[in-house]
Amino acid sequence: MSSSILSAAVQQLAPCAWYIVAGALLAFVATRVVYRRFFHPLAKIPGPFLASVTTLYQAAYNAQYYKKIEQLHQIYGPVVRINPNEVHLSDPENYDKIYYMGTRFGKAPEFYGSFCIPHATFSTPSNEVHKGRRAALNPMFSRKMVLELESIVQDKADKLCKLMAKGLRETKPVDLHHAFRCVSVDVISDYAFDKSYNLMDQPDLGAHFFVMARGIGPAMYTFQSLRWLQPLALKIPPWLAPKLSKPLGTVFALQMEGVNQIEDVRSRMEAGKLDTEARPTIFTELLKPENYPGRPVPSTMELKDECYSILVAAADTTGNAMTTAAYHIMANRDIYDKLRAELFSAFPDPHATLDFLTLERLPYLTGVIKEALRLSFGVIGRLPRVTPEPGVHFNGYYIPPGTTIGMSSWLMHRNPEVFPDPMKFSPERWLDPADFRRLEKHIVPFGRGSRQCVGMPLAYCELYVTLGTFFHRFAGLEVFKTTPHDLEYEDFFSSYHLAGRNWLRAVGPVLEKV
Ligand code: HEM
Repeated sequence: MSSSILSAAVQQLAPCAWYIVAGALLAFVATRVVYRRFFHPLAKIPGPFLASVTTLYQAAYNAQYYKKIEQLHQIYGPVVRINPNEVHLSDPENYDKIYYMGTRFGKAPEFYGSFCIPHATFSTPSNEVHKGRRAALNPMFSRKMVLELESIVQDKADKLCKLMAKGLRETKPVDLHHAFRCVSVDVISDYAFDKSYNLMDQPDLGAHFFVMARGIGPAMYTFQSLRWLQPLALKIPPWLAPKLSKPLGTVFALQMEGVNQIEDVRSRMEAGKLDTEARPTIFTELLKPENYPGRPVPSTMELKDECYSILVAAADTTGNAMTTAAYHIMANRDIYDKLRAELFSAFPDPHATLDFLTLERLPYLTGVIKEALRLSFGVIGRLPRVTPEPGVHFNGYYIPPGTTIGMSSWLMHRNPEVFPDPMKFSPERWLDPADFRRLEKHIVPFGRGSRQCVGMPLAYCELYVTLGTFFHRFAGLEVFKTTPHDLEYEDFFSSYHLAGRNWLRAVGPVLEKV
């Protein structure tokens, strides 16, 4: 009797309870929308209504948001609210006011946190903590160290040439898109662990590694839009993660990659199998107790984040710059001829080993590399920072402290007032020394200031030695079925060519001797 009264009461109450819950939710959402649009400290910053009230606006554009942001600037001007708590700037004069040495703008935690690597130098929000972590990395990436280890790069460039020559002999188009990425990963893995991944030796040119690196992108965007999901997702057992979500599985796979590599270096050091004096590597240095006076050596779980960020930071950025350069050289006879004439005037022997110090003094090759960096963009999307106290003024708008603010190379590098006909690959625009100095101020492929890319000296060495060696060896190469349309990017922080487009491939005449 009493249970039937109870169930009848529940049945009567249930619809009512649902109305209450739905009503409360609606009121919460409505209050939030009204607050964010009309009473939020950024309420006066122009921008689309939806972007001002929800991060789902960004989620709708995802990897193409960087292009949408450009349209928003055309509509709303140089200062645009692109997320409820985020502002984007387009005026190039503002770049050095955010990204400078000793900057007070820290990295935005909600953006960099989405990479799931809290212990990496790259994603550290606090500039103070970053300073210590960066100090440990700097010596391995100094120009001096890069020059000492230049032979690693020359070795990989030579392998690339052998791969190209084999393709020509077999009359098969050679997949330069992956081959250039292999150069970068094979160099950095050698540099990091004294054990190159040798992806260039694999028949698929390490496609699995690049698929893995690309797989992180969707996870990053999901965690940015649905922040509450990240801590829950990271608690999922690693064996279950790939079954539930491919991107999440990728995050775990890259983390395991880091753990395995660091454990391997640690055990080789303990077994005395690594001569860390004769041949220092990034992780032998990061594991040496003498580099942490009065502090414990970081654990494998902490260092795995550094490993993950270094492998991913090096692969696509450098690969994209080489692909961009090679495409435009092969697609433009005039550029190809001028480049080879300059290379042969510096290195008349067709089988010479090309050294970085000579190569970096060649003006035309330097113009080619600057254009490659400009039109591959480095990191194509924004680099979000947190506005410090007491806030700042940009183009007449007050940006309160705590606001996320950012700028992008996509806009900087295509500014027609600085780079007329901006999508034209023109090494010539860099040839006059006065023009060079003026343009140099406006390209930012490596970012600027305290958080500028630590790998920049190595990246330059790779670009000069690989592109110099490759085009010194090969005349008459042609692009195979790739068009500028194929070189467009989506922004997963690293820039990726769109799925389904043609990779850069090359064909050409057989070489007698390589
Ligand atoms: C053409 C090649 C490269 C480009 C265009 C490039 C671009 C960039 C950019 C724009 C940043 C700043 C990111 C930010 O502010 O959030 C960065 C940071 C970083 N890059 Fe690179 N990168 C390149 C090559 C490399 C290489 C070869 C490495 C090798 C390890 C590397 C390692 C890093 C690391 C560790 C950071 C974080 C630095 C810090 O926060 O102190 N990069 N890179």
